[in-house]
Amino acid sequence: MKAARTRRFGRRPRRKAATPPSGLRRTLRCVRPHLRGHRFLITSGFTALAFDVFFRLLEPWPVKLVIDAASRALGADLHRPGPKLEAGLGTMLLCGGAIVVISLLRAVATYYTAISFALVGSRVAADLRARTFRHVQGLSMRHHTRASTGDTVQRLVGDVSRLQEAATTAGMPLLGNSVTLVAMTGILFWLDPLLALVVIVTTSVFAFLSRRSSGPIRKAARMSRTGEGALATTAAQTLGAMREVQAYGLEDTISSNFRSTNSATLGTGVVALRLAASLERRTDVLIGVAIAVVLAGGGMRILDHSITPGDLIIFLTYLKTGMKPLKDLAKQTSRIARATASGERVADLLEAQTDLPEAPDARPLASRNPDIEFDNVYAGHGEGTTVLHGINLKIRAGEHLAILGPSGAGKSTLASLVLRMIDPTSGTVRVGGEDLRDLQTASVRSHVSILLQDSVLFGTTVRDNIRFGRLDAPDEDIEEAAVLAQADAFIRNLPEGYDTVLGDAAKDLSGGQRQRLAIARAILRQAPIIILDEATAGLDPASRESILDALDVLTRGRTSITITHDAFAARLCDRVIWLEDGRILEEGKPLELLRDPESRFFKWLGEAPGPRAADIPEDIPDDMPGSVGART
Ligand SMILES: Nc1ncnc2c1ncn2[C@@H]1O[C@H](COP(=O)(O)OP(=O)(O)OP(=O)(O)O)[C@@H](O)[C@H]1O
Repeated sequence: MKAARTRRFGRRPRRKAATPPSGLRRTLRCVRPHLRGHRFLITSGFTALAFDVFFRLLEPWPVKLVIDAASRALGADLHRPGPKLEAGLGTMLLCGGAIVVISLLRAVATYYTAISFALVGSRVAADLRARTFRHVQGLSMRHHTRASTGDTVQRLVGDVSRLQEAATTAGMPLLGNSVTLVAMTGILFWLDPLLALVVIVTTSVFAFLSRRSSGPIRKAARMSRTGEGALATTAAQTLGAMREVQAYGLEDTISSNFRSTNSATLGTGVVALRLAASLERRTDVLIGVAIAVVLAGGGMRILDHSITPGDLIIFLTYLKTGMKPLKDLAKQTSRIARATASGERVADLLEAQTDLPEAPDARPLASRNPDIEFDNVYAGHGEGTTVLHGINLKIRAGEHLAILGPSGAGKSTLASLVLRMIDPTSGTVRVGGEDLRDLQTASVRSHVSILLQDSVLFGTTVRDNIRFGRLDAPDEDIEEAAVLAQADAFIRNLPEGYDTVLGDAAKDLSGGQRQRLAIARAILRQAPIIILDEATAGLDPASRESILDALDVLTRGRTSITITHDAFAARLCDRVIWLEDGRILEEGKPLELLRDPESRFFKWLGEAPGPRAADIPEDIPDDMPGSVGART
C-alpha cells in the first residue's frame, strides 16, 4: 500500500541510510581472500561434514526400529507407515550392528571434518597474519607514532590466533550443527508436525536469547582485548627499558600500573565469560522444558495412535542430540562473538589507510644522483600543527649540508620529508626535479641511506644485518663494506665472526660497534643521498673518532644532510643552515659564517662544548662539494 502510494506520487523510495558493516561481516571480509587458495581442503571438509550430519541423523533409527518391532510383538497396535521389522534375534543383531557401523562411519567423518577445517584455519591464519604484517609496515610514520606497539603485536599474534581457533572449533561446528538442526526439524515434521512445533518454538526462543546476548558479549570481549593490548604495551616498554627501570628503582611503580591494567582486563574478561555462561545455562533450561513438553505430549500422541513409541524415541533423541548443537550453539555463539571482537581489531588494522598514498601513475626516480629542493614547504606531524614554515632550500647533488639549530627546531622533520615519511601541508619537495608525490616511494627511499643516533640492528647474524642495506649483496661486498666502516676487526673477534647472531636489539654490542655496523650497511646500500641524524651523539671520544672516519668514507662523493650539534662536523660541511622555529634563519659557507661575529653559527660555536671558533683551522678549502667527508 505504502509502496503503491510512493509510486503514484512519483517519489523515489527512500534509501536506507548506509549502516556500517557488522563485526562478523568485517571479519569475514578480511578472511575471505585467503580462502580461495584452499578450495580443495574446504570442499573435503564440507563433504566430510555432510556425511557427519547424515550419520548423526541416522543414529537413533535402529533404536526406533527395535522399539517399534518389540512393541508390535507385545501386542501394540501400530498403524504408522514406514519400515516394519519382525521382532527377533536377527532384527536385534542387525540394528545393533547398524549402530556400531553408523558410529564408526560418523567418527571417520568427524575426524576428517576436524582435520580439514583445522588445516584450513591454520593456513588462513598464517596468510592473514602475513598480509596484516605487510600492511602495517606500509603505514605512515604518523600511524606508527600514534599506535601502540604492544597493541599492534597483540592484534597480529593473539587476535589472529583467536580468530583461527574460533573459526575451526566454533565456526565450522556451528555450521554443521545448524544443518543438522534444519534436517532434524524436517524429519520431525514428517513424523509429527505438532510435536515438531515445540522444536521450532525452542529454536526461536534460543535465537532471540542468543541475539540479545551476543552484542554485549562482543563488547565486553573487545574491551578485554583492548586491555590486553595495553598490558602488552606496558610489558614491552618496561622490558625494553629494564636498565632505566632498575637504575631509577621504578619496579614497584611500574608493577602497580601493570597490576591495575591487569585487574581491569580481568574484570572485562569475566564480564564476557559471565554473559556467555548465562546464555548457556538459559539454553539448558530451555532444552529441559522442550524435552518435558515433548515427553508429555508425545506420550499422549502414542496413546491416540498418532505416533509410535519408536517415533517418540526419535523425537527425544533428536531433541537431546539436536538440542546439543543448540547448546553448543550457545557456547559457540559466545566464542564467535569474542572472536568477532578480535576480528574487528584485525580489520581495523587492515583497513587503516596510509596517509601517504602513492599516485596510481607514480614513476620510479630516474636520476641516479638527484638534487633535492624544498619549495616554500610547510609541514607538521598532525592535524593543525606546523613545524616547518615556508622552507626554501636547494641541496645540489654531491653537496654536504649541515643543519644546525636548537632542539625541536624541526631538523629531523626536514630530513623526514626527503624520505617521504610525511608530506608537506603546502609547498613541494622535489627530488631529481620531480615532486615526491609523483614518484614511487620505494624508489625514492632506495636512493637514501639514513643513520640515526641509535641505529637499529635486528636479532639475526651480523652478516645479515649488514646485508639489509642491499639484499642481493654477495658476502665479499658485505665484508668489504665492514672493512670500510672499520667494523671488520671487531666482527672477526665475535664468537662466530660474521655469523654471530646478535641478541635482542644488539645490546651485546657497544654504541660505537652498533653504529659501525649501521655504517657498513649504509655503505653497502650505495645510495646517493645520506642522511646523518646525530649519528655520533652520545659516543665517547675514541668511538666518535673512528665513526667520523667511517662516515668520511660513507659520504664521499655523495649528497649528505648532516643534522648535528657537533661544531666540528658542521664546520667541515660545504654549507650550513641554521633552523629555528621551523624557519631557516641563517645560511652560508661555514668559514664565511665564522668570519661574521654576529652570525648565529659563530655565537653558537663560542658557546658550544668542543672546539671553539678560534681553535678551528681556517685552511680548510671552502668550495669543494663532494670532496670533503661530512663529519658529524
Ligand atoms: N612523530 C612525531 N609526531 C608528532 N610530533 C612530532 C613527531 N616528531 C617530531 N615532532 C614534533 O615536531 C617538532 C620538531 O621536532 P624535530 O624532531 O624535527 O626537531 P629537531 O630539531 O630534530 O630536534 P632535536 O634536535 O631535539 O632532535 C617538535 O615539537 C616535536 O615534538
